[in-house]
Formats: sequence, structure tokens, C-alpha cells
Amino acid sequence: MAGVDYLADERNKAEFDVDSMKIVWAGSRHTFEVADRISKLVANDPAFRKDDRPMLPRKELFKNTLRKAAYAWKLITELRLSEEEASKLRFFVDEPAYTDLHWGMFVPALKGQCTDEQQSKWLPLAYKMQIIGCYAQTELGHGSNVQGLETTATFDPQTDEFVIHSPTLTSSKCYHTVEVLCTWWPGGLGKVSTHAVVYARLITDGKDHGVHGFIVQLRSMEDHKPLPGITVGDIGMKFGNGAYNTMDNGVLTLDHVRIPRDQMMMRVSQVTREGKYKQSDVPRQLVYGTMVYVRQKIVADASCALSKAVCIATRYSAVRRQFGSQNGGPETQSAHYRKSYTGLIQVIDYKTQQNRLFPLLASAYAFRFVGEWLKWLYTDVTQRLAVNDFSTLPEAHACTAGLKSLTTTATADGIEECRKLCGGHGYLCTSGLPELFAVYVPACTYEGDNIVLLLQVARFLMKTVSQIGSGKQPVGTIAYMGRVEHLLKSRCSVQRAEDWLNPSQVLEAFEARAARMSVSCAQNLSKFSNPEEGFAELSADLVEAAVAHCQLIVVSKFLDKLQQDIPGKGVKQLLQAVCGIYYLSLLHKHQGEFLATSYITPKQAALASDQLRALYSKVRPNAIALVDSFNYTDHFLGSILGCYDGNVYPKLYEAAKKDPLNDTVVPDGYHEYLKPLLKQQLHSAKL
Ligand SMILES: CCCCCCCC/C=C\CCCCCCCCCCCC(=O)SCCNC(=O)CCNC(=O)[C@H](O)C(C)(C)COP(=O)(O)OP(=O)(O)OC[C@H]1O[C@@H](n2cnc3c(N)ncnc32)[C@H](O)[C@@H]1OP(=O)(O)O
Ligand SMILES: Cc1cc2nc3c(=O)[nH]c(=O)nc-3n(C[C@H](O)[C@H](O)[C@H](O)COP(=O)(O)OP(=O)(O)OC[C@H]3O[C@@H](n4cnc5c(N)ncnc54)[C@H](O)[C@@H]3O)c2cc1C
Repeated sequence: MAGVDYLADERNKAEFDVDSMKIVWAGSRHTFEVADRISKLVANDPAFRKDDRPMLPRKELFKNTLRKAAYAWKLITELRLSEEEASKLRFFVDEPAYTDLHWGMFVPALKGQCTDEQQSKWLPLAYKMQIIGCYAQTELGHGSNVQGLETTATFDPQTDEFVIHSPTLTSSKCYHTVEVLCTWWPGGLGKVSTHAVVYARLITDGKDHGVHGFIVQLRSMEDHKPLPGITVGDIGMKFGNGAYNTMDNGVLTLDHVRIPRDQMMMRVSQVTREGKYKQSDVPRQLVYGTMVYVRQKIVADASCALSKAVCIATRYSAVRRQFGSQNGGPETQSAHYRKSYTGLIQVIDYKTQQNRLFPLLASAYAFRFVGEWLKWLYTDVTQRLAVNDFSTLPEAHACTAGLKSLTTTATADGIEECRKLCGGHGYLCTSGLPELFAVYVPACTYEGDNIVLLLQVARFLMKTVSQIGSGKQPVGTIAYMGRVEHLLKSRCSVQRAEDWLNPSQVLEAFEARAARMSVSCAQNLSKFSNPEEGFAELSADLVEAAVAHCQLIVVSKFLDKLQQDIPGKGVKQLLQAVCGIYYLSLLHKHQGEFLATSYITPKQAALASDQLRALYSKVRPNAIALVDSFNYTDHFLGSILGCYDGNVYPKLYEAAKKDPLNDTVVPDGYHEYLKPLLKQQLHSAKL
């Protein structure tokens, strides 16, 4: 049966040009071509096999990751891959590794927080991987609260060095006396990194200047052993088989470790030879700059993880058939399935399946476009910072924090929903979904807990509301607050279901909801004499207002995308339908907020649901083509349920046969544990 495409009928139904949509998804023809070439390179190289991951014991799994990373680096250097190609290679290898932290956090921290002189020393080493670095900020006792970090870096003017020291607390009555180890969690720290950017409180002349970054060498360049004063190791197994256990998240204590003064990252502030603390003209918040960069990357990655899950669930939903009559069904069946499945319903045709699946498909596209926009915003803020324009930094922080929170929560929930959409087979490792979920779900926590980040957005919103009428005009993503008076009074003008396809109507609905929720929070806050107390008391409402603001950003960026010239037969029309599904499914889910803020009436909410159902019907024949547009190889998907040809059942059967448990027909342990048990029952039953 090799070569048969069981999804061919589905593919033939497409009403748009898939090749053009592939380019829209990739961002440009160039990006598409690079991704296509590199994904095939990886898929065709057995060195990048990954289907064995869930079965490998931790040590083997980890060694295998080291092998793959070294081999990838060899390819990168031998094939002289560009940075873009190398980064795609890492993406399609699809295995969390220490290299993510080296390239994704250590190098950006050096670039963002070191002086030019420091960069010229450290960056060439890091670029050639002659040193490997990680980002060591979180401590056992402090993660979200960065200001609360306890590691200290005390300047010693005698030797012109900093003494880096982890605190050792002795805890109180109810616990045993324990040494609380300092740094905990950094990826790449446990077993690999030779260096770390360590965040510590800077102390000069007995004065605490708050948290700063320092470059600390951890291991010998000769034999990889920890340097004196350093104790380092892995923190142990994490959630799921395979999954994020390819990463050596680590624990580190620093016992009066000395580093030269010039290993403090000195772009934001400096310590002179005499021990004087000096602050540059740049805002202190730039110490947090690496987090802004990575949050932006995480938003861009969310669409990749979600689209992967959606691709698996959509293809499988078209393959899977349940119920229906035996006398022929409404859909044209493919040759193979016609014989045995005539009349059975493809589960993708159930409206409930569509109502769960299509909003996720739409979210994948929405996150793709908002990710592209956020990358632009980040580039813009970086260029401004270079010429000492710090005006857009608060907005960049709010956007990266808020969108990181929104997209990772929706993606993690979406992957789990896709698993359920695949019924029982979704629970098999060979579906690819359990591992995808296990790898992805910590994104809701790392790089800022999602609730903590939404509270940052809420602070930004409350500040904006408090400045209304002060003459300071809100700009960018918060510009709608400048029209707050209108938004508080206006009413939705929708009269027919199709009116919900009008972009300006939709935008105003989302703006009015977000503005009204923020203003309501600000009014409630003003009733508290202590603003911090009020903020804590109202934090659940504030989080909801922040979500409404972030959803508005995603919707508005999708609508903006549709204003662009989008070539290809039917591509723009399909994207309009997908965008409609995105915002109408949000409107439906958060109906209570739209109704409670009185912008829409119950009748208008019902019309929105009618329009949403109409869009499901429009998207249904295009569903397979929409996920084909992601252009994922079977290797990258790593899922039998999502395989391109839809030949699911024989592949499931073959994979099950290969499970190590099936190496023997009688299991190991039979003689020790089963036979005696069965014998004993035989005796007592006198059989
Ligand atoms: C050749 C090439 C080879 C190719 C290989 C390619 C390899 C792949 C490349 C890339 C891959 C990239 C992907 C990376 C993968 C990542 C894996 C996961 C890694 C996970 C790492 C981590 O988790 S690191 C630790 C992260 N920790 C956190 O996020 C902590 C969360 N807490 C905070 O952010 C903050 O402390 C807080 C904001 C919550 C604190 O709040 P608080 O109110 O106390 O604020 P402060 O007093 O500290 O600050 C007040 C003031 O500052 C503003 N502000 C806060 N944060 C920022 C910021 N980040 N930027 C700008 N401004 C900020 C805040 O709004 C306040 O402003 P005011 O105006 O004063 O109100
Ligand atoms: C897989 C993984 C990889 C990581 N990699 C790194 C790394 O490379 N480098 C590094 O430095 N760190 C790393 N971390 C650590 C990570 O950044 C922190 O775990 C994260 O910032 C959350 O902080 P926390 O653990 O202190 O959570 P906590 O703050 O303890 O959160 C616990 C709960 O308290 C709530 N909460 C906390 N503060 C507030 C508040 N102010 N208001 C309301 N609710 C609140 C949270 O919402 C959450 O529900 C990693 C973590 C993971 C899971």
C-alpha cells in the first residue's frame, strides 16, 4: 500500500492555493525555501531519529542529545550554514538541548548587557562554542521575584574581584536544618555549561545595589570538573518520558567564588577600580532585557507547537470514522476506506469536533501573525535603545510579557485538547501528543509564570488609565485608550450575522470590552487607600482585564495582516474565514464579559455564534489543506496519527509490534512473579 495517499480526497477539496499559503505561513518565499530544505535534510538523516526518545533511560537519552547537538554543530560548520539555516536546523531537530540556552539566552545576555569591550572578548568564544553558557537567575527560593534573589556579588577592592556567594539559610522550627542551595533550574547548567551568566545582588562598600549579571566560569576547560567553590549538578527527572529530560536543568552553589571585576556585565552600570558604583544613562530595567528577547521568541514558537498538534488532530479527524449508516455517507470516500468504511462519518464532520478543533487551527494562524509582529516590535525597540530612545520599552515589556502568557497558555491547553480530539489513540506516545505536551507545558512557567506576567500587563494598563486626560496620548497597542470616552459609551451596531465579518465592527467590540474592563478595575482600585493592597485584592479581575487587552492585540494584528496584499488563489478569503473563527470563538468563550460590559446584546452574541458556525462550514473542506500549509515533514510531526498519507492503522500496528515489551512473547518477570501466582491460584482452585 506504499505510496497511497488516503487523504487525497480531502486535499482535492481545497479551495485555495496551498503553495501560496505555505509562503504566507513561512513569512516569505525565502524563509519557506530555507525551512523546506533544512527540514528535509534533518528528516532524511537517521542521526536525528527521535521516535525512540520515550523509551530511553535518562542517561542514554541525555547522551543521545549530546551526540545530536555535536553532530548538528558539525553540519552547521561543515556545510557553512548561515545563522538562519542553523537556527532552522535546531528547530527541525526538535529536541530541547543545552544549545537552546547557550544561543537563546547566554549569547543574547552577553550582547544586551555587556559593554563593547566585554563583547569583543566573550562573543567570539561563544559564537565558536569554545565556551558554552547558560542563564542562571532562578534560585530555589526565588523565581518570579527577581528582586528577591539572595546570591551576592561583593566587590573586594584589595584584589579587584567580586566574591560570588550563594546564601545558605537555616530554616526554622518545622523543618530540619537544611542548606538551601542557591541557583536552581537553569537549562544547560547541570552537566554541560562551562560558563554562566549569574544574577546576584551587587554589594560595594557594604551597600546593596540590587540584582546585576556576572559572567562566572563554572567548569575547567581541561577536564570539565567544577572549579573550586562550585558545586553543580542536575536537578532530576521532569514531567513525561523523553520530553524535557533531554535538558540538564541544574543546581549550583557558589562558595565565595572569585571572579575578576570585568566579569560584571557593565552596559547598564559599572563598578570602578576604586569600588565606586556608577549607573549609565540607560534604564535599570535593561538588566531584564534578555527576558524580553526570549519572551518574544517564545511567542513566535507558540504557533509552531500549536500548529503541530492541530496538524495531527486535523489529519487524524479526517481519517477516523465513527457511527453513521452503513449505506453510504455524504462524503466521497477514498478508494481504500470506501470498502470498509462506506457510510461511516469522518469525525471531523461532527460539529462538536469542529467547534473544538477549528478555533485551535485559527489560533495557530493568529499566533503566527502576532509572533511576526512582535518580532518587528522587538527589532524596533532594540534599534531605539541603541540610540538611547527608551520610550517604547514599557510597551515592549507589556506586549512580550502579555503575549507570552496568552499564547503559551492557549497552546498548552490546545495541545491537550488535540490529544482528546484524537480519542484513545491520542494517548499513545506514537501519536506524538503526550511528548509535545510534556515538552511544551513548562512554557507557561519558565521565562515568567503566566499569571505573574499578566499582572505586569495589568500594572501597565492601570498606569495608562491613570494618565488619561493628563495630555499624554497613549500610542501603539494602547492607543485605543485615547478613545476611551467613545468606547465607554458606544454600542455594537451588528444586526445580521454577516455584520460580524466587518473588521472595524469587530475591532471596536474587542477595544470596548478591553477598555471597559480596565476602567472598571481602575475605578475599583481607586476605592482603596493603599494602592498595592487594592492591586492584590483585585488581582483576579486585573488578570482578566490583561487577557482582554492581549486578545485585542492578537485580533488586531490578524486583521492588519489581512489588509496586506496576499497573493494566491483563494488564500486571502480563507484567511479571512480563519480570522473570523479566531475572534468569534473568543467572543463566544468570553461572551459574559462582552455582555457584562454592555457593548453587545444577547441577540448580537447569538448572531456571532451563527456566523461562527457558517465559518466552520467554509473552513471544513479546506481543513487538511490548511494544515498541509505548515509544510511539516513526518519526521518533524513525530506522529503516526498525523502522518501525511493518513495511513494510520497499519502504522500503529507496526509500531506496537516494535515496542520493547513485545521483544519476547512471554514477558520478563513471568517466571518470578506471574508463574508462582498463577500456580497458587491453580492449587487453591484445585484446577
Ligand atoms: C549558529 C547558530 C546555532 C543555532 C542554534 C539555535 C538555537 C536556538 C535559538 C534560540 C532559541 C530561543 C528559545 C529559548 C528557549 C528558552 C527555553 C526556556 C528558558 C527558560 C529560562 C528562564 O526561565 S530564565 C528566568 C526567567 N525568570 C523570569 O521570567 C522571572 C519573572 N519575573 C520578572 O520578570 C520580574 O522580576 C517581575 C517583572 C515579575 C518583577 O516585578 P516587580 O514589579 O517586582 O518589578 P521590578 O521592581 O523588578 O521592576 C519594576 C519596573 O520594571 C519594569 N519591568 C519589569 N520587567 C521588565 C522587563 N523585562 N523589561 C522592561 N521593564 C521591565 C516593570 O514594568 C516596572 O516598571 P515601572 O514603570 O516602574 O512600573
Ligand atoms: C523547564 C524549566 C526551565 C527553566 N529554565 C530556567 C533557566 O534556564 N534559567 C533560570 O534562571 N530559570 C529557569 N527556570 C525557572 C523559571 O524561570 C521559574 O520557575 C519561573 O520564573 C517561575 O518562578 P517560580 O518557580 O518562582 O514560581 P512561583 O513564583 O513560586 O509560582 C508559584 C505560584 O505562585 C503564583 N505567584 C507567584 N507570584 C505571584 C504574584 N505576585 N501574584 C500572584 N500570584 C503569584 C504563580 O502564579 C504560581 O501559581 C526554568 C523553569 C522550568 C520549569
